[in-house]
Amino acid sequence: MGRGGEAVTEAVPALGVSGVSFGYGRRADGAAFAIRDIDFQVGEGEFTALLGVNGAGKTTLLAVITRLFDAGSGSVKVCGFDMGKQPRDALARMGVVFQQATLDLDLTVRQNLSYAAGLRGLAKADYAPRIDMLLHRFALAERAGDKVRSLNGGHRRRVELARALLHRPRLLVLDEPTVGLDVPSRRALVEHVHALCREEGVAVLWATHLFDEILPEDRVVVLDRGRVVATGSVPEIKARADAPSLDRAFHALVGRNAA
Ligand SMILES: Nc1ncnc2c1ncn2[C@@H]1O[C@H](COP(=O)(O)OP(=O)(O)OP(=O)(O)O)[C@@H](O)[C@H]1O
Repeated sequence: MGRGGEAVTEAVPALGVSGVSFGYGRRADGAAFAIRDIDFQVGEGEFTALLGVNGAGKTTLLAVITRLFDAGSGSVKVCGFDMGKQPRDALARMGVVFQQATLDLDLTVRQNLSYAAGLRGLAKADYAPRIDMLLHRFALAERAGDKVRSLNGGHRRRVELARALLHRPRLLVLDEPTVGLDVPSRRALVEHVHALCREEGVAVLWATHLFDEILPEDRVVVLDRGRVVATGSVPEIKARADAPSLDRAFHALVGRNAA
């Protein structure tokens, strides 16, 4: 109850990760878990960067969140739906851009998107205007009839982004989506995804090891050797490490240089 006695409804986070651990089997160095006791939330319309060096456990964590792997323990909830118990409801509210591109190079941009929409069970009357809207939003409309093979890396990434949004997810998960892109393409992708958060209230979890992809208004989850070592807004993370920049705060928190 609120202070005046009125009922207070807690906002359901777009993503809730609670007590999640996962291991690939005991390794030569004796470590049993790749990620351990992970807890954090991503609120509606929030951009959260999952920040960690190579090997910190970002891809493993995203694999558990997207249900490629079953969590060894703990729970993942998407808009309140438990990934273990209600996977269909949870997955219906999530869009994913994996690290490796998975477009068909010999289909056009529109064919790739139409095919994916059909697989999702969307009706053509619904998905055709949605595809037009997404192509426009990501400045791809003029390339709709071109084969993906003829697109540069940045444009291909934006087609994958559009594909991940066809079913109107409330949570978008991206695993180091700028790998291999040049600086202008990287910047454009970062801009497009932040605009999506601001303008459409889509929650974003963006895995990265690059500080310049994180804006001052973003939230950050710092992952180090499979554990969350800090979460909060950029100013909170800087204050916690008593550092003048996110870069310096990160190095202070993980106690070694980022890759
Ligand atoms: N298939 C696997 N089998 C065994 N160990 C693995 C496997 N995949 C990852 N690991 C180990 O789990 C740990 C976390 O790796 P993970 O790929 O999740 O990190 P990451 O932060 O995504 O790194 P990168 O940026 O290089 O992808 C590392 O120690 C890695 O060696």
